[in-house]
Amino acid sequence: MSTGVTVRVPAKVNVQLAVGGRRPDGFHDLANVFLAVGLYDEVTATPDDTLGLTAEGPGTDLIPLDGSNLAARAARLLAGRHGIEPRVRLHIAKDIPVAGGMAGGSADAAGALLACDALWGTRTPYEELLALCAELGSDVPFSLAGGAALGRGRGELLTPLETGGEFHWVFAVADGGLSTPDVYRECDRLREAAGLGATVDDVPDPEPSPALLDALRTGDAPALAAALTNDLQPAAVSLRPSLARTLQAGLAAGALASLVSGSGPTCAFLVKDAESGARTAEALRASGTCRAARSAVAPAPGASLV
Ligand SMILES: C[C@@](CO)(OP(=O)(O)O)[C@H](O)COP(=O)(O)OP(=O)(O)OC[C@H]1O[C@@H](n2ccc(N)nc2=O)[C@H](O)[C@@H]1O
Ligand SMILES: Nc1ncnc2c1ncn2[C@@H]1O[C@H](COP(=O)(O)OP(=O)(O)O)[C@@H](O)[C@H]1O
Repeated sequence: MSTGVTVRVPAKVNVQLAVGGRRPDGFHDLANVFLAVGLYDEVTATPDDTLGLTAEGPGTDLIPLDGSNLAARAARLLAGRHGIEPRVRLHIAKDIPVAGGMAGGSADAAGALLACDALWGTRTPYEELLALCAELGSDVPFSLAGGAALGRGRGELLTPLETGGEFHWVFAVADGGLSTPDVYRECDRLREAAGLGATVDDVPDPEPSPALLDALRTGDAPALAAALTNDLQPAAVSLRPSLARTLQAGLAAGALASLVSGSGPTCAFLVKDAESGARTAEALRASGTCRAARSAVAPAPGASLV
């Protein structure tokens, strides 16, 4: 009989990513509207004498398997908070594209926190888990929470959002990833090159779009399609110009709208229903503009014990 604990954690797409100026600490203030989507990583925690980590699935050759892995850092942080040793073997079964702008590493961090908390019986209150998540990364609190939420600050200050139905998505997975800091840096560079300036003194405070929040609340996919925005998209396309062809291929296949997912390079396509999603995914595969195309439904629940 296995004594392990397994937690399933969803990927995300940013349906609005409004990026403010660069702050003195190097981060950018955001109005980040997260939507959890039904592609999942699973993190299993099993008792062991020391902290160990293994991973399986596409792209795991690109993630560190030492102490710098976000899941390992999460286990150490939780153990440190409770004054215990991180005696655990973590196994990550990866299905979220690595370095794809879908918060795979954040998902593994949130999954490891929840799995270790259950394994060690540390019973950390939810609000404290959220605070630990924020120490690990800006997107990690949302990976724990799931559903839909507005992230303020650097994305870690969450307000849950109501959603009024299911949204169908297709994701075009690219070959290789993009580095999140590189994409924020390119966003700043493009703003400076346009003579706008890139600091908090230069850029207006980012605000969520009322039309977008309304579309989420009413489950209105065409209205959501009309309101999707990502301020990091020009930077991601600047660093990876071939994404313009991917975005176009999905639109030609009948998607309601396309955008880069977060810092990319995954491209996200909002579609009318499951059938239209299957057609769009097939057309994207045939277009040769991506490595893989995956269909998924949103909102998905947050990190949960399997
Ligand atoms: C862009 C977004 C959109 O949700 O996600 P991805 O698309 O990469 O998954 C996030 O802002 C990524 O969040 P996350 O990947 O957790 O970033 P962190 O580890 O906190 O920060 C990594 C680096 O990204 C930059 N960063 C991150 C968040 C933020 N609000 N401003 C920033 O400038 C900083 O250079 C920071 O050093
Ligand atoms: N458990 C993990 N899973 C994925 N990436 C990880 C993990 N731990 C550390 N990383 C590193 O974090 C970076 C971001 O990866 P990821 O979270 O998948 O993408 P993104 O930030 O674009 O959503 C990568 O450089 C990766 O090597």
